[in-house]
Amino acid sequence: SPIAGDANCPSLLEVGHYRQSCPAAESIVRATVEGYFSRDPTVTAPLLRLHFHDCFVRGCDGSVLLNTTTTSGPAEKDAMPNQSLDGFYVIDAAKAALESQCPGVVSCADILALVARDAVSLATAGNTGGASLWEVQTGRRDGRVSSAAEAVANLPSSFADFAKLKEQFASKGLNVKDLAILSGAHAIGNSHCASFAKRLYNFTGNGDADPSLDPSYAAALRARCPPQFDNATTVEMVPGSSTSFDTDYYKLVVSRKGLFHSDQALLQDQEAGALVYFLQGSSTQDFVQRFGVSMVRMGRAGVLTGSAGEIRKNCALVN
Ligand code: HEM
Ligand SMILES: [Ca+2]
Repeated sequence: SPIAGDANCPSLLEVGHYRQSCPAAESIVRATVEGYFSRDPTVTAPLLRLHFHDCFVRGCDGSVLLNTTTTSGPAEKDAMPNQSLDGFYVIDAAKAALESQCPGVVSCADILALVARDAVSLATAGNTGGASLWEVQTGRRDGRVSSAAEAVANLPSSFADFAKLKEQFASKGLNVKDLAILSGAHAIGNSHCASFAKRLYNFTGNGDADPSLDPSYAAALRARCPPQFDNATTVEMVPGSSTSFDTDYYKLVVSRKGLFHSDQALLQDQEAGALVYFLQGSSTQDFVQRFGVSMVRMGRAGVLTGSAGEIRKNCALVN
């Protein structure tokens, strides 16, 4: 049976939680994201990733936004897999605009969920005007704890096999379908060489390449990321199309050109593999409709509601 904070328990969050307390909340967030997106469409990918990294560690409670302090110990932000997170300035700008309109009302955890929806809506191929593609449930409250060690333990590794990914998603109340659909987020954005270089040079420790990677694509990636790669070098998830949210990711996975072992690992499972093949032939519209459903499910993971937690004044600091 569903438990509070489980992705399968729909009762605690609601669409339009701020309808009375801050009627402009969603339009303020939307205007903030639009402002940044119109100047730089690459902003969508880090914003989407922030919500994912929040929800997988202590649930969607804004823990990813907290700074390390002298008393807290290293926060999530300072964990290795979070060194490449970006877009915090957009969350802070939305929070500042919300605080001036309705002080102390809108949680940082909800801002992450709304920003992810708005950023993806603006980046979705064919979605003229960036109309909102799904309704976001709100009413999350902000946590007071952020631990780098918990981030390392809970965030999936790009070298993971299917069984491990399935287990980590299940622990957040997400099923194989959610895993396959949410992985489609890798239609946008970039990756540092370190997140996949082992696939190119030393996959099992014998100087071999990952057999699940297309050999000609591996060669192209080796040219971008030589053995002594520069830590700042990044590669597009989808070559030439990394700001367009669409089904290209699935086309790459089918052709063994997924950037991460974890992308290619979807084909290790019958159910996930069938979905990958289905989605690569689907319309963007069909894919984003499904993506929205799984995002809402992810957004319920481990949430704090009611009087739990707090509404932070500054997203980087507990009150
Ligand atoms: C299935 C397990 C997943 C793994 C192992 C994984 C791993 C990674 C890694 C290693 C990177 C590149 C980091 C870097 O080197 O710069 C990345 C980027 C990204 N991930 Fe994932 N990810 C997963 C699922 C997801 C999900 C569920 C979402 C969102 C719903 C997501 C959204 C993104 C985005 C948008 C980027 C690009 C970020 C940017 O360009 O700044 N990922 N992911
Ligand atoms: Ca969190």
